[in-house]
Amino acid sequence: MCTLDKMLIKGIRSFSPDNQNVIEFYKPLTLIVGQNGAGKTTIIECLKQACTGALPPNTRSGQSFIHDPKVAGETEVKALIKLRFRTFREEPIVVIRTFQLTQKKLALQYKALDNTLQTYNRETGVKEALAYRCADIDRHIPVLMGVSQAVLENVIFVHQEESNWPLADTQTLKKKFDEIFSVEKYTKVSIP
Ligand SMILES: Nc1ncnc2c1ncn2[C@@H]1O[C@H](COP(=O)(O)OP(=O)(O)OP(=O)(O)O)[C@@H](O)[C@H]1O
Repeated sequence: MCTLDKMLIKGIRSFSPDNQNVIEFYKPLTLIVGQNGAGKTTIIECLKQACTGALPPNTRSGQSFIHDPKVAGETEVKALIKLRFRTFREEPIVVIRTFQLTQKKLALQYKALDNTLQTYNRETGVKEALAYRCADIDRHIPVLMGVSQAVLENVIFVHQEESNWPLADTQTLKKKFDEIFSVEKYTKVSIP
């Protein structure tokens, strides 16, 4: 089974860009408890972002996901999410995602910078790093976790604002179930 080890958050929502905020995940269960606005949702949003590359809903294309430069008293905020998890084979994997939010004259400018995946070569035991340009990390991580992207997005890390999808109209419901059960794989099968 895939397990989460720990995550570092810098410069996301209320998490300051100046501190190293590290959350350690315990086995078999970690409960996240805190007052309203403490950052519980942000932790789940960061887990989802690190694993799938998806931004939370209503973030104005990422702008409100990054710590507001005005709150930091800066013109630019650099943000980082670093997640360490273990694959179902117990191999440690590190995902690093970096972002930047700049206050321009008239508007804020959001940029996703680097995406890096550190893996271990099972044969040599040497650390290997894959950069975003070399591999589609968003497709690679669900494979390493042994779970599909649709299950990560709609079930495991479903955002509280989107968690009502099981009560949606039949068309939306069918689309979600098709994604979750990878129906396309079966409808596209051709018999030789
Ligand atoms: N872009 C931003 N810059 C700085 N702070 C932000 C930004 N976006 C949100 N925040 C702050 O981050 C916090 C959001 O925290 P979050 O929603 O994760 O808390 P929560 O513990 O899940 O709260 P609740 O229990 O109400 O759901 C709020 O205090 C909000 O003011």
